[in-house]
Amino acid sequence: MAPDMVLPRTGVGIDVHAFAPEDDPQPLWLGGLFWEGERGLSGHSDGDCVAHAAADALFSACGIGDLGTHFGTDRPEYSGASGVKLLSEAARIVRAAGFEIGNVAVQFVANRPKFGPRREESQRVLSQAAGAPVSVTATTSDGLGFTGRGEGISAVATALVYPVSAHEDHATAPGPAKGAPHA
Ligand SMILES: Nc1ccn([C@@H]2O[C@H](COP(=O)(O)O)[C@@H](O)[C@H]2O)c(=O)n1
Ligand SMILES: C[C@@]1(CO)OP(=O)(O)OP(=O)(O)OC[C@H]1O
Repeated sequence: MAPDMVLPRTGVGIDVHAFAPEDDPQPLWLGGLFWEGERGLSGHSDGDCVAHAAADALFSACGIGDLGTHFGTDRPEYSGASGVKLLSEAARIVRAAGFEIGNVAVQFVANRPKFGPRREESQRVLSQAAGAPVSVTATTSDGLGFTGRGEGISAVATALVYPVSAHEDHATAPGPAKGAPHA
């Protein structure tokens, strides 16, 4: 790789949460939204695996650890924390580490909730939290596995970040004059 080449960095994040037991029902928070009448997920936080996967992908892209590194379950301040709060905090940490966010893409696997009608709303809430475009898609697993049996929800995310200082150096550094001979 050329030493002065500035490359964006990609990251990946996966999160899985089980549905809360029937004797300890929880509200469902997913994709930054509250889902009235839907069975909720268990977790130390609100269990929003879409927001968690997005945050994990951001940390992964920067190479600064993962969700547990920054918001471990040993941290009482994150007990019951909303996914939106964790994602906005992750974006703040990413920027403090010298990166800007290109975009985040998340897909979750579940029979329910039916996501399509609220996709725009979810994307708006999560994009605002990240300060960058977050897209969300959904799929079922055709009845297979733990998501097919309705035991929980899984989400996978990718993120793209780029180092800000290096990017700005390139944007502002005087380049070779047009037509100048190559060294
Ligand atoms: N929880 C979900 C799951 C799926 N969708 C939408 O349905 C489409 C078809 O899903 P398949 O798993 O049968 O391929 C999928 O592409 C989503 O648009 C949804 O809205 N909510
Ligand atoms: C988010 C944290 C912290 O509250 O707890 P959970 O809600 O259990 O979520 P998980 O995806 O298991 O990630 C670990 C923790 O960082």
